[in-house]
Amino acid sequence: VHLFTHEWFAPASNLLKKEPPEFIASAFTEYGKWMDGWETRRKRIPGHDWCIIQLGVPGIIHGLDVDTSFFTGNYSPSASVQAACLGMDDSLTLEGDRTGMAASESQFEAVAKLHSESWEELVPVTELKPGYSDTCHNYFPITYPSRVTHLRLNMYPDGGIARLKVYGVGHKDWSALPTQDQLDLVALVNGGVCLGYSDAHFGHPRNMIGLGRSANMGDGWETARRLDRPKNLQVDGKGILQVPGYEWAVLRLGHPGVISQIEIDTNHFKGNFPDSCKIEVCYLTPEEEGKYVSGRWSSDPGNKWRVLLQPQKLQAHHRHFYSCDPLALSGPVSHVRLVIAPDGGVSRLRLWGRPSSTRHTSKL
Ligand SMILES: NC(=O)NC(NC(N)=O)C(=O)[O-]
Repeated sequence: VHLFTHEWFAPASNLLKKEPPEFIASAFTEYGKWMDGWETRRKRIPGHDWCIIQLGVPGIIHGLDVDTSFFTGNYSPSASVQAACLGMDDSLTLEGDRTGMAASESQFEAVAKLHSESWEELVPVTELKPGYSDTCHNYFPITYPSRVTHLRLNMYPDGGIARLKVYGVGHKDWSALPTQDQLDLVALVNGGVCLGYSDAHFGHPRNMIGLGRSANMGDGWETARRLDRPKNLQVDGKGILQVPGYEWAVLRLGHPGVISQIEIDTNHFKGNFPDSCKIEVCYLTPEEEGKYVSGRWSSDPGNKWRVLLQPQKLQAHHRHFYSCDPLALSGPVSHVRLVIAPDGGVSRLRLWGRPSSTRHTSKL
């Protein structure tokens, strides 16, 4: 969501598009050359251009990519990025217009109240590289410990930027949650993160914890076909394929808790859904997690994993719901491992439960 901007040739909302930037040589608009990014006019008045972006998922930022793709004679020569953590009351839905003026006085006043010019600086004023294929990514590692809800992207003095990518881990304000509430403990918005996986050939497992239902097959976890599939397939008494190989993804919950409901959604995976799945869980301290991460999750030194969901036969393009017996496992869990056999795609994994009173933090 972009909240306030000066724009002319191309709107700031393009900064947030998921698709890679495009260049269409023949495309022109009434304002000038069509560009797939945010592009302001050549400034002839004092100041510089900036916009405010509300993060889709508030969280801890670990890196930024200011992508100038295709902006060559018109890229922004320098940029800086500032950050803030705003409460709900500060939410805005403002848009600028192409003349570089906010649409109304009240919008100007609302933006002025944010005092965004003095927000914390994540990236100081830095020269950018132009948008040729070998120079377009301007990456910035970020070390900033606080939760961020909004960014201010400044261009000096004007020009174009194709995309702003913000990398990090979702962070929920757990203090604001009524203790009895059930929520999806692994959701990206609640701080869930994918820590390891066996294969992500067509789609990364982190997609499974994204917002809402998946848009298409690309918005899910999809592995390659395993090459060790038997030449002639056999099933057991429950109709589950007997295969030697499987694929797995490990995720850390946003908060340790007791899981009571599971959803596995194979939305869009019709000829390539997994035959079966199971879920294992464990409780790991940050130190224990560190050992697993460095071992690439390939061994289980502490014999920690316990089965939360026994192997289940899956269906194509279907939401599968399972209830768990919270008493079957003693105590809260912090990590889950989704195992699919032999391979295939899962669009969403939802794990509803109640956060426990213990909280662990990790550097990842
Ligand atoms: N050819 C251009 O891209 N010109 C201008 N930009 C657009 N988008 O028309 C400019 O000079 O800033």
